[in-house]
Amino acid sequence: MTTVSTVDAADSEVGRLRTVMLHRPGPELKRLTPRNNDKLLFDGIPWVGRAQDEHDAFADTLRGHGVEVLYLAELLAQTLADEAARYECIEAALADPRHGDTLRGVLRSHLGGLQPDDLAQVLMAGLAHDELRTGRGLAFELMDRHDFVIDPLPNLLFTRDSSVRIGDHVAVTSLAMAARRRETSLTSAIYRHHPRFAGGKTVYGPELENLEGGDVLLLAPGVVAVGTGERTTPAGVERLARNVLGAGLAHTVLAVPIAQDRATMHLDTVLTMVDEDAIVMYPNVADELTAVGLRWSGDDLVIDGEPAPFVEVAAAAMGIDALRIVETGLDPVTAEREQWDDGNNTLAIGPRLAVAYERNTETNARLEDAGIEVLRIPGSELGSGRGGPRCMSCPIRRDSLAALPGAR
Ligand SMILES: NC(=[NH2+])NCCC[C@H](N)C(=O)O
Repeated sequence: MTTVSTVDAADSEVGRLRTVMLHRPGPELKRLTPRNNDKLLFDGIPWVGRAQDEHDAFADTLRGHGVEVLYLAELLAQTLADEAARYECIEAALADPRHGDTLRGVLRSHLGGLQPDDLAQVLMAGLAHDELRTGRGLAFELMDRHDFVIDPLPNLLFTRDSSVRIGDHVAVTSLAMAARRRETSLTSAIYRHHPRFAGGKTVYGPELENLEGGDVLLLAPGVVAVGTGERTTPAGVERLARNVLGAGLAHTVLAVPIAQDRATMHLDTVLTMVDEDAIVMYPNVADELTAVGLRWSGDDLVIDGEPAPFVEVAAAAMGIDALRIVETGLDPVTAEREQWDDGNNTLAIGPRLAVAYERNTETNARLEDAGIEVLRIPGSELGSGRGGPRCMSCPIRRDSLAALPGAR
């Protein structure tokens, strides 16, 4: 049973999606060059106009199913009307050891003079060396002309990673890769200063141990799985578990070790939920994936048992007999290709209703065989950042799956 939500909250991956935050790819993607794309975590140089068209198709698909789409860029520009938010975001951009005092001073007055819309653009797209007409100082003079005085944030596209809703709280995460770290200064400012969110409850902050939203899966009301690998550290899982369990937002947090590999950078690259009791999962890791439960006892965190196969630990915590599994691809080679192209990275917008990249034909066919309706979107250009519909979306409000509080 689901309950229509009237507050910003989410207690599952599949409750009817009501509001989502997306980021339409913008000028920050035009900063990608063959010199910097690896450092900026893109596999190629996307055709930006086409990426925008693909993203618009994604947003239209969501709106067509009654989902309210909020855009990060608009929220940010509105947030930057607030003095405190401006100060925080500007100082975060200036906390770059490459600058030195002279350049930092120049930048502070340059950014301080910009209107909210323009400031938002610079904070997202960065500032190229030759765009800073007033630039001076040794650091500025000796900087490579191809370099950015303020680095662009092309991975803002993946709104999943920089914040995540857990119950009626929001976790602003602590991103692991240098190229992404500044993103959370923007999401943090939005949640704290935008009138739509101000006063909301938070359960994690960017100053804490590394944690990325792509690793966090709300398996069921009260059960949160957290991957730990290339991005989220074990200490990050422990901290989130402590905060989430301590605040009574869940009864169990599952720590799920994943390979420290680009192909499996987040838990949502190997599995996502498509129904209350079903996941789409990459079979080449299925056999090895384990989980260990964390619970709250008295006033402390306890490890509940030994690591055991993920699907078993998850089903037990969720209070169901078994998790139904739809496998990526058809054979190991197809599976590897479709996993890489984010075939697993579906966004459920309701039970048995998921958005997926059209290119993953075999995985999508399997999902349909399993009774999941697949809403296909193009992703030829969007995919070059290595993220699918789930990575590109941050649910703000979903209908609750819990019939009653503590039902499971
Ligand atoms: N939740 C996800 N799987 N996000 C994908 C993020 C991709 C991005 N280029 C990165 O490396 O960080």
